[in-house]
Amino acid sequence: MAGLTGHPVLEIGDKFEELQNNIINNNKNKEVIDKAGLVVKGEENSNNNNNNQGGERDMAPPTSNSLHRSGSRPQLDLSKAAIQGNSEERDPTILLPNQSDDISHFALDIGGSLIKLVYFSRHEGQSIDDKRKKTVKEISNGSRRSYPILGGRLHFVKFETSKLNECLDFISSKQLHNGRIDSHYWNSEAPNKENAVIKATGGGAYKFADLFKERLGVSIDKEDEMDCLVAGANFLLKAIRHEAFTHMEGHKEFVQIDHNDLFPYLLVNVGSGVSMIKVDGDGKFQRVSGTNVGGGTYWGLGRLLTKCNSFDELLELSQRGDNRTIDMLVGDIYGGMDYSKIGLSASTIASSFGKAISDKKELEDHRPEDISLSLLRMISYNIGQISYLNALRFGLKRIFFGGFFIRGHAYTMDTISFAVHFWSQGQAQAMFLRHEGFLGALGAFMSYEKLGLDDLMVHQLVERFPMGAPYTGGKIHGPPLGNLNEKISWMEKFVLKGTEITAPVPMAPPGTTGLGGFEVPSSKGGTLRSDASALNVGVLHLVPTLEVFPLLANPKMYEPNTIDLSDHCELEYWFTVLSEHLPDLVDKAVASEGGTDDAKRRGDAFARAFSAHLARLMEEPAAYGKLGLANLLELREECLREFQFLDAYRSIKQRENEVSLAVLPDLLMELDRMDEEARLLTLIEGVLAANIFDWGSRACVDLYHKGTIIDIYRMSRNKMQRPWRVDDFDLFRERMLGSEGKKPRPHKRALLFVDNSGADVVLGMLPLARELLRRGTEMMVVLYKCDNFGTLIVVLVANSLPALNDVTAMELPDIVAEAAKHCDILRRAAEAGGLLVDAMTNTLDGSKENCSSVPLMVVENGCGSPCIDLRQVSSELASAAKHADLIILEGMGRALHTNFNARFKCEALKLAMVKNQRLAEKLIKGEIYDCVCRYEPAS
Ligand SMILES: CC(C)(COP(=O)(O)O)[C@@H](O)C(=O)NCCC(=O)O
Ligand SMILES: [Mn+2]
Repeated sequence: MAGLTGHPVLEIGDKFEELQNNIINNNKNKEVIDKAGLVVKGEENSNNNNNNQGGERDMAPPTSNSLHRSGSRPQLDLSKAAIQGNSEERDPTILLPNQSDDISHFALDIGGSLIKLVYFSRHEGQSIDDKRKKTVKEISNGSRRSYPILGGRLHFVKFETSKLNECLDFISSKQLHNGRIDSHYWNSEAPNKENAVIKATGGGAYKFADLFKERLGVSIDKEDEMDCLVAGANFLLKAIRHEAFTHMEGHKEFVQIDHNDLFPYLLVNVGSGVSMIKVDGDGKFQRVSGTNVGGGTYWGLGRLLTKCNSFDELLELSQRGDNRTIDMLVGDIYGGMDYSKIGLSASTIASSFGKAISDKKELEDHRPEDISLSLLRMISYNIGQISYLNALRFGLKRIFFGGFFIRGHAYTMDTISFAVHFWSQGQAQAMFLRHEGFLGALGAFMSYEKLGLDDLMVHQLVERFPMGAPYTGGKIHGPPLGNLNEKISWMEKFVLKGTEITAPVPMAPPGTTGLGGFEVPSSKGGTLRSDASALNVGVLHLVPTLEVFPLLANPKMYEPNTIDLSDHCELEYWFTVLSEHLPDLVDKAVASEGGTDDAKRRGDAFARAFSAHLARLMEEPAAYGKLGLANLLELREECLREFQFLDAYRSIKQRENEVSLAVLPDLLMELDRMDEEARLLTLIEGVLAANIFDWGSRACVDLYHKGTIIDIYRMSRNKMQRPWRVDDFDLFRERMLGSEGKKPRPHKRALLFVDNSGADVVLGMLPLARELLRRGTEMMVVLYKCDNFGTLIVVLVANSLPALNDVTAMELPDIVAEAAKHCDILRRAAEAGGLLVDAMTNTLDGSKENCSSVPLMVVENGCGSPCIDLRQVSSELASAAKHADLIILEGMGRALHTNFNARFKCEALKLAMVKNQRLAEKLIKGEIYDCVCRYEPAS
């Protein structure tokens, strides 16, 4: 095709277009001969309108390309999950997925009103069995760590103590008490049922011991409550990144706890009564105070005064309350004025329930709502004040509040925070815990010896929020369901509940309470979420193989997300983008599974589940911990996997790979005709231009639906005129090629984080890798004679699991092998890197000699998302990174949404095309399709 841009490389566009059209227009498996005589297999597409969806729907689900679970992020087995009883009930009993794990372990905290259960299910790690095995070994010089087998999941479930039988049924149906116990992993008391011992704390551990023996045949090993509370709190504060948060005037903010600077602190556990514990270290603590005015007081007095039937009902009443009708405020005493001399505003409560004395009203004359709110504030404030006084007594700045009284309830937390802040004059801080109710149960769990939990690090835990596991909706417990089908029908029913669950959470508008004052709750929704006491916690995946990327300049300060979704406008925008993208994604997902009725139902269930998550997060962005765009994008992928869509873009990726591989030889030939300088520029342009092939961008998907690939490619290449919006190319070129005749020091090891399948990797990143290989090999030949130059390696880093159309580490070796058929540099490098174990069949010259070459390797990153959080990468990648001196991050997800602001110990090149107008404006003050080429020397 003439006149694409006049740039020679763009001639490949002709071939691209021709191949694409041929493939689209030809019948299934019809062979297409391209200009160069290469044979490309076409895919079926019965409709010729360039819309490939119809064709995909007809395809049978592929069997060979199943999900690669390399062990970095274990997946849930969702084969068993259920709704129990009548799903039309207000709070249906929802059953946890039953997973066929071979080891279970659990512990209980049996309190006066609630039973908290923590259980562990081990996930069978799957070994890496692919062409990269050899690569991995070589990179790590045979010194891979051998990890204790601890990978698995930690679940959090609660039951009402009055419904102990439900708890026993749950344990029995999940066979938790019969879990196979392997002394190699768990130094448990007894491997057989007769002598089985379970750890429990709380008064119920004594009260119900006989019942456990009778019903489950297990003995209860009673653990001290304070020991457990402290052990649980210490574990959470050390191991969970977004565990602690402040809550002031309706605003929640997560606090980064420095593990080395955690102690001492005051732990306030608010259950029926209140304990205040000074914690000085692991197992080092002292109960310094407490108060008998706690959760039991609120519930007991509240029940008497309002006739409420449950704690949650009482809490819900408070949402609609106005305490000014019953509390005596400073303004009531001072004729509406502040008492500013001592810092009290008119709206400060001078005396809780004070107005009840002077008014001639009887109990019936007061609204139960007002009574509930007044009571809640009185008790919360009192707890906050006594806690602060104790913190002052011992010189403690940090106070963590736990216990199920708090229940994530905004007013309770605001009141406690206000008291601490007010009395300490801002010197002390009240902090709350996401797993507030599970401290005791977790502590009991940790008392199993040699569990290894206390050694876990933040980066080894990944929190997931599957539907059907302890999600925020309703109560989740009971015997397991039979299969995924039942889970889907549960989802279909759950959606009815889901709309209730996602009803607005009333919160005080920020900044209205003033000094000492409390405004009336803005009770727009009128009701508390039906799951007010439910869990805002997910399943904790324990993944011992995850590591912090060793090249981060400052791991403690590292924040992966560029976009902070705590800004509501921003959240709303991305919420809309993701919602609008959903129908297209469901289409692709369903088509990828053959378009069967089963796939359609799963697609529907996926859409409902993901929408419910989005709606939940819209109301309370911090519900699942600190929320960034990367988390939303990952949640979508997790949700797809939950409904067993293992690779929604599988066939699209395959087709684009084939087309791109067919034109690769011509591209390489053109590149080889250029001088070094022109070639480097063309290569970087190539990466940027080909990054347009992104099925996650709405703008790009629209382009795909409207035009041919060549149209897109042409537009993309036309955008390549420099200067790019962020353009450090000259710096990079100087670093690579030197200046004024001076040859630069070659890089020893380059890590290339690749992004999309098809043109992006084949025509963009692979040629760039090839250039590094070529330069490395040339250097090797020169340096070998005179110097000990160290190792030169080029590593392609790709996703462990599919995400959109991103290429995975499993797919890359075949792509490289295919490319290597037409390129000696790639062939030798791939052979040297162990990528061509059996994939090579035909080489250009037929020779098989393994001449000296810089090796090309493939490493998985440990992620299944379009973005990358470098605090949690595979051990393989961490190991490969150790001697790297250049990293190249490619794509919007990896280089812009995340890591745009990240600094590295080595040189970094960030390359991406911005395929979203808003992001372009915000991040680089540019336009959609602008490009970023950011080069940063080592920090
Ligand atoms: C999901 C993505 C980050 C993938 O981009 P990539 O990393 O492949 O360059 C990107 O497509 C994206 O941000 N999409 C959502 C925004 C939109 O549709 O405009
Ligand atoms: Mn991508």
